[in-house]
Amino acid sequence: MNLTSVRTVQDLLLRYGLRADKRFGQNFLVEAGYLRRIVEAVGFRPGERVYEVGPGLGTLTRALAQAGAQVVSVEMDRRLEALQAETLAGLPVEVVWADALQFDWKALPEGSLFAGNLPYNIATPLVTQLLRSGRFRRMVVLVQKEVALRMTAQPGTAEYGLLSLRVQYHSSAKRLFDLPPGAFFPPPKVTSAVVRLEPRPVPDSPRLFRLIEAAFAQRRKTLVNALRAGGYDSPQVLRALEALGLSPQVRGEALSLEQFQRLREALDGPPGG
Ligand SMILES: C[S@@+](CC[C@H](N)C(=O)[O-])C[C@H]1O[C@@H](n2cnc3c(N)ncnc32)[C@H](O)[C@@H]1O
Repeated sequence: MNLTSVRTVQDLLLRYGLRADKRFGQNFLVEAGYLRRIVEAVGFRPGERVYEVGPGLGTLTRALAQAGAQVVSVEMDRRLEALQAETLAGLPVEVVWADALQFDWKALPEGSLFAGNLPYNIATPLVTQLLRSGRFRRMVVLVQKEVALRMTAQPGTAEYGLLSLRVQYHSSAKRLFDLPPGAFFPPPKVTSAVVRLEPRPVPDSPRLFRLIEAAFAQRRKTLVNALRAGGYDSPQVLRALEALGLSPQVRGEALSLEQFQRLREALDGPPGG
């Protein structure tokens, strides 16, 4: 069965009385070339386990399994159960019927692999959870291009913010390639992109991210004013900025990850937490 054929996908949906459901971000990949490139980017060894979110009709799931992975895939839309019984028959795939945002990612072995054509409405919180779990050595995610740009943005750009810093803190990330709307059925309104993340084994830092969240909660304010609104003591922030050689007028979007880390240390004492 060729799930990268629009005819096959339309026929399957018809046979099972289903429609792609927007609430679940169901845009199915129907371009074999992109599918192959995603599988290659995951870079698993034969027989190695790959975790996936959102198998949908089973397109990426099948491609991973046929290339030699053992796939564990988390899907929320139970309407797809009978259809997947057909498309994934005989393959080394386990489907977990659950909301990926409620799944216990921390329970996985360290050094795990992840791949997913992510539902657009959960991409940011899910990538954040996957990174915070500390369990992955490589993650390949297909997201809206706008999200991919935020994931890989540098200071001083419009896309730079909490997600960029979250991704940078935990991993090195690369936008590998873009996909036009026509690579999916039904086609979404926007361009998509594949990002590869290679996490480092660093502990989460809630105090650092509390600071970064406050810094970006009101983007157009100066950092001092944004942090005051977030409950930080302004004279202390001003002293810390001076010690870091930063202007009292600086905005959060100008600070690098390292500068945020140094600011956190100046405000909260030594690293940790
Ligand atoms: C963009 S489709 C990808 C389908 C397929 N992997 C492909 O590449 O064609 C996203 C999939 O994620 C599922 N999904 C949406 N929200 C979810 C959630 N919170 N947890 C798990 N799966 C979810 C949808 O039902 C859908 O199957």
